[in-house]
Amino acid sequence: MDRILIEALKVDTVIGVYDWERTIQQSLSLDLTLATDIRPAAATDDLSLTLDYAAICQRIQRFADTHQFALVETFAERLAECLRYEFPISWLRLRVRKPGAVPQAASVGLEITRGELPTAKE
Ligand SMILES: Nc1nc2c(c(=O)[nH]1)N=C([C@H](O)[C@@H](O)CO)CN2
Repeated sequence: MDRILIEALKVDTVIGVYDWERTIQQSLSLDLTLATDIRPAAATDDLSLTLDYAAICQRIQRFADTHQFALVETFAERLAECLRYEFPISWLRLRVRKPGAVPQAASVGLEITRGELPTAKE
């Protein structure tokens, strides 16, 4: 199965468990891998037959603008649900990093996978 990639997408949002974090915006860095069959779009050169990564990035920033979670876990789970509901994504892997949250670490975060990976047919 083919995969559309979005790497190191920076989004600003209100996120964190501490009181001081509820009053500021912080950046998250997202990596997404989205399973899809690119062949219909490649055969026709038609954007409507594939996942539009620009539209997905816009939707992610709008999601970040309109939600305020405590945990990166909640952000990731709810974003994955949102994207799978609004786009034809059968399987995705989402990494969410919160740079600067732990000064001794370059970043901390998590990775989730959701959905069924379609079986390859050549
Ligand atoms: N597993 C998690 N651990 C922590 C989180 C989180 O979202 N998931 N969040 C925090 C704080 O908000 C932290 O980022 C502030 O520096 C602590 N641990």
